[in-house]
Amino acid sequence: MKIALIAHDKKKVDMINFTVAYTSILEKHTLFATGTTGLKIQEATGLDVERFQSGPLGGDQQIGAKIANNEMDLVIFFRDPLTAQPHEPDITALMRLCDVYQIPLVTNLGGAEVMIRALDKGLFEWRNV
Ligand SMILES: O=C(CO)COP(=O)(O)O
Repeated sequence: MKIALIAHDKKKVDMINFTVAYTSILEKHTLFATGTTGLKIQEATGLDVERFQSGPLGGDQQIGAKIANNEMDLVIFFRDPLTAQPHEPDITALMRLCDVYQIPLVTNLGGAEVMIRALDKGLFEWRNV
């Protein structure tokens, strides 16, 4: 599956801990990330991650384009709900495209814990239908 990993600055530690804990599952998939998130994941886990621009510089929109082209199966996006983001419209647009194209989206660690287990159990096979 093609998975996008994104984390706002105050959620990057969560993302690193998550990807370290689940490296053995994530390494079986094709990973994408916004710029800084991807770099930190690569440094912490050694996972192969295709990196886009940093979020404020268009990274969310690049991932949105992948969704619009049916080239993304899951978005794990650890959002910071307590800090205003300069690129809020891009974030909203990315989440909107997930809804337009029925792409599973989780926006916090609790959702990601469930989703990664579902992924490992093969519950994403419907995406191949
Ligand atoms: O801002 C982001 C998502 O909206 C994340 O961007 P970075 O991974 O480059 O920090």
